[in-house]
Amino acid sequence: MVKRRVHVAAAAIISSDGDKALIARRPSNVDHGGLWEFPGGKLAPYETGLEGLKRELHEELGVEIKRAQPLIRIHHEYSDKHILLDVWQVHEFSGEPFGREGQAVRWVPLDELVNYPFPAANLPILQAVMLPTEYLITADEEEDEDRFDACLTRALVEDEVRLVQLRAKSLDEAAYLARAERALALCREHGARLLLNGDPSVLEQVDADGIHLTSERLMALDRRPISETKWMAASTHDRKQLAQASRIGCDFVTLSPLRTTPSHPEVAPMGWHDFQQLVELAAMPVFALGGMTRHDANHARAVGAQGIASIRDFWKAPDA
Ligand SMILES: Nc1nc2c([nH]c(=O)n2[C@@H]2O[C@H](COP(=O)(O)OP(=O)(O)OP(=O)(O)O)[C@@H](O)[C@H]2O)c(=O)[nH]1
Ligand SMILES: [Mg+2]
Repeated sequence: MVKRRVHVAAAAIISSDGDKALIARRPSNVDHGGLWEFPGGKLAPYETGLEGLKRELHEELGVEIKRAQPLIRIHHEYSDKHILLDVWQVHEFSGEPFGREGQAVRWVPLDELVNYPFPAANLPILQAVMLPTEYLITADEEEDEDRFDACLTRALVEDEVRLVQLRAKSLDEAAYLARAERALALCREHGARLLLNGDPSVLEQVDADGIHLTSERLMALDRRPISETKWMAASTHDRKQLAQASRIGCDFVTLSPLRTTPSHPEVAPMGWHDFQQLVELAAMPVFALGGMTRHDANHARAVGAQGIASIRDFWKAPDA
């Protein structure tokens, strides 16, 4: 049987406080009936994703999209069809949403979405709505703990970074753990999440939000080493590593190097074209890494990424 290919546009409509998403319940008599969904539907042959989404949200909820940004594209094989879910994050709309087709609609806090039954293709959307557009990776060369704290605090306050990876390969274990405790306290104070770069067992010593695996650690694993209550991210550089990240259930990944960087001058950059092709294959949110700045974030989103990851663009002393 040749499977039908279905292109669907769906909306993660986010409340103005940024804390909730609007979901709807599919009627019991349709495909995936009774499950919850992000409102949207099948594109007509002549429509772009955003055009189709505007039409669908008008038909299903009675709202007009004012501002939207690509969030994630998911290819998923159902038993009867191949579906492309083209998901947009809607930041601004007019009208009061209600179920124009009689469906239940509900505003749900982002971290409670996991408690609702969604179609199987939706898991990466739940991860994507929880993640910001920027991922800070701490600089490794920092020796002085006061300066480290000042740089991290500046990024949390001035750049409003909400996702941090503590990467400090030059520190010994005791120094890393001490730094991790302080970084965790600073992140908590500013509503940011902290991932530790190291062996997953480090989470038994510091109760951070998750682990970031090097590509080497990623490839050595045969299953997810930590519970679902923590986040697991990984560094990837190619198709094989992306497939492995998906197989062991990473929540998101970085994909690099997009550009040549001072830290890895010998590695050939992949550029936006190859990056986009790899992102299209990935079954989870992907951050572009390698010479990225916040100015690249919109372009990264436009080619399917979650956003950008960077050390250099965020890591500055307050007086710099
Ligand atoms: N809208 C929407 N569809 C989803 C999601 N996840 C998911 O797997 N799908 C699948 O994508 C397809 C979308 O079809 P739909 O029923 O919304 O299409 P539609 O609004 O154009 O309805 P119609 O065909 O009755 O006119 C369905 O097979 C649905 O199960 C989701 O989050 N939102
Ligand atoms: Mg629909």
